[in-house]
Amino acid sequence: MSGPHAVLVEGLRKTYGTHEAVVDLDLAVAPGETYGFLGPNGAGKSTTIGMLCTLLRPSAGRAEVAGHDITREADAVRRGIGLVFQESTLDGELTAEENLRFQADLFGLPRARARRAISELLDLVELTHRKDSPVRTFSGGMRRRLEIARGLLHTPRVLFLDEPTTGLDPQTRVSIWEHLHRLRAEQEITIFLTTHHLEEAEHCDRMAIMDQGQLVVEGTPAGLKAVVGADLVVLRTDDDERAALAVQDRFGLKADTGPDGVRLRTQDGAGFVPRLCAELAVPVHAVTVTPPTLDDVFLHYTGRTIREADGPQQPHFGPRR
Ligand SMILES: Nc1ncnc2c1ncn2[C@@H]1O[C@H](COP(=O)(O)OP(=O)(O)OP(=O)(O)O)[C@@H](O)[C@H]1O
Repeated sequence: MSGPHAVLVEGLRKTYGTHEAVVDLDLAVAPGETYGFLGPNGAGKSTTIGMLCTLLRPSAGRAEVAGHDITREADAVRRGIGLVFQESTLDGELTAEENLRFQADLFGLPRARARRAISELLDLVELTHRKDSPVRTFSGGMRRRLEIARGLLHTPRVLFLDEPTTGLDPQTRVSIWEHLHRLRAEQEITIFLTTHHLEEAEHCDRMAIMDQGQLVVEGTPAGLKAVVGADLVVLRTDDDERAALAVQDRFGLKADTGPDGVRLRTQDGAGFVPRLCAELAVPVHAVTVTPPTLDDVFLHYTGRTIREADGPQQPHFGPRR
């Protein structure tokens, strides 16, 4: 098993007792790609990352990361990857620069190279002006940016990000992604991330939906949405029940009523609305047209929305991250 892949996975499996956390996973990620795992809590995303980063031993199957086998060449894999965990592992009492220097020492980077890398990475994540502040004074977004910088210190070929923007406010999420896009523009690096945020998956070149330990479907965000196809049209009318029946009779489209009005799906929703309003015998007050989302894709393939699938938080066991 080899070839021009940043990550290549064959039949990877992890079982805890009788529980199958990851089931026969196959995937390939090309160098330079940003690849995302989208799935609800407990889908097996962190377990997969744990195996690919050599922190967890697979129960079966194999994988190569950055050109090395995760079981037989774990040290080489570790040298080739950067890893940013869900929870912060920075030392709050050290400054930003000291945190990076500490990591550089761990990797045994020569002094001059470390100094140059630290200065460039602080610039990349726009923290140069705060390099001498203790990390405990940083906001959540600044910490995450510093962790990303730390994950890049030894110039890894593959950067693993476990839920890179979880716990951050929407504005900070946008800023983290601006930094990741900038990173990709400046360096040939593969990014492998997990997320249960739909909007985060939109940033990926390719993504997979993971549910109950299995890879359900894989593709580009646009390609996956195109499979689901239809736009969602929601109408507010004088009489939603009558309007729903009229939509079915007149246009042969399935329509449901709900608290937000009459809902139907059709290709080219925007083009269809004028005809719909003109030919429907029920007065329409408001119309919204929404193109398919990744949640629609999730629903299409799993029968649940990602929020339903997320359910109550699962208990976490043992030293997982
Ligand atoms: N050490 C462990 N022992 C037993 N079961 C575990 C262990 N670690 C994870 N699991 C179980 O394996 C399944 C997959 O967990 P995993 O953390 O990989 O999911 P996830 O998709 O990353 O979810 P989250 O977003 O909540 O982290 C879950 O059912 C979880 O409870």
